[in-house]
Amino acid sequence: MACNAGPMRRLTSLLVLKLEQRGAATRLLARRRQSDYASKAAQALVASNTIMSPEQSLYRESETRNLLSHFGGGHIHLEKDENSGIARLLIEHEGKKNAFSGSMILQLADHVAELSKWKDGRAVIIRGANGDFCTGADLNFVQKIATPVLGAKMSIFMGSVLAKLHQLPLITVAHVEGYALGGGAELLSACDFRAVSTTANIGFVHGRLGVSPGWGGGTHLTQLVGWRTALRLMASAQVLDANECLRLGLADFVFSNDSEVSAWFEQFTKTSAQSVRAAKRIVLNAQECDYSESLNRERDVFAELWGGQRHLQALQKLAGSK
Ligand SMILES: CC[C@H](C(=O)O)C(=O)SCCNC(=O)CCNC(=O)[C@H](O)C(C)(C)COP(=O)(O)OP(=O)(O)OC[C@H]1O[C@@H](n2cnc3c(N)ncnc32)[C@H](O)[C@@H]1OP(=O)(O)O
Repeated sequence: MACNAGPMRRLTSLLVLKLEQRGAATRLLARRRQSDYASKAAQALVASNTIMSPEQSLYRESETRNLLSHFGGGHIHLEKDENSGIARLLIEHEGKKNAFSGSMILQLADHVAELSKWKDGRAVIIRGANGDFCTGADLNFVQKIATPVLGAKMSIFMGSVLAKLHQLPLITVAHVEGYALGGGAELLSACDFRAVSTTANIGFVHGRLGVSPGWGGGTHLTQLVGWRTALRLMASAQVLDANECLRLGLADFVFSNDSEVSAWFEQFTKTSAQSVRAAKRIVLNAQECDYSESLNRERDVFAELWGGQRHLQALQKLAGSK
């Protein structure tokens, strides 16, 4: 359980801010020709009191799901290996360098929900198809939801998906090749580890589009590289190669072929899945809770494993051989 409700509260504040811009969005929309679905959906959402009134429910997930479902293309595949406890997520959007469509965001949400319930999971590895990681949101989709209100809804939804990915009870690894730009850089920064290919080009390039990260990537980047470097990377929209990422702490490992990354990943298969999951819970608590609460939770995690079947078997094997 999370130590505080901070992330959701902040997302809600964002929507309240966007609601204050509703007047401007309405005027802007009124000036536009309403020729495609997105414009009509935007108009309907802006006009809808049930969504827009701050006194009423501010954010309805089902409505955002409905909106996103209208922007198709690409696929996110999930493959779970029950024996090893290792899952693979493959991001695939042909001809768009694996950029996220609305339906891909929904698929990622569903896969993350499934992984959160996977009791025997040890790790998930996220990779893009055909030599690129992900170039963020599909710009055609972005263009169609470029209103403050729709942007806030999309950002609340995807921000929450990436927060859940970050908080999964298993290790998350981004296997990064080729381009990882905008939202793609946000996705990799939500993971626990980043194995980065010598072919990689990673950039928080949102500034080039006149915006800033909105999927939690700015926060995760700051936690990874410190505030000064994060500020520089976001403000300059600089695109980094693998060695620069390693130097700054944005990469954990640099590889030039698949066998090197497999060998590096082996380190996470040496202990039981239970111990891996316990370690993940402990570090999440240390990040999210105050010191004494984190210590209490660490003891709870310990108590769940101590004296259990695996512990006793290991003791018998190790102590018995002495
Ligand atoms: C919240 C999300 C966040 C935001 O809006 O805040 C974002 O993620 S915005 C998106 C940020 N990403 C970008 O700005 C990347 C845009 N793409 C590029 O700069 C280039 O395509 C690049 C550098 C990735 C690759 O350049 P290269 O010359 O090697 O190839 P092409 O440009 O010809 O790309 C091939 C093909 O892919 C299409 N493409 C690439 N990225 C996207 C994207 N994000 N959305 C839609 N389509 C994308 C590109 O248009 C080409 O298509 P083609 O039909 O062949 O012209």
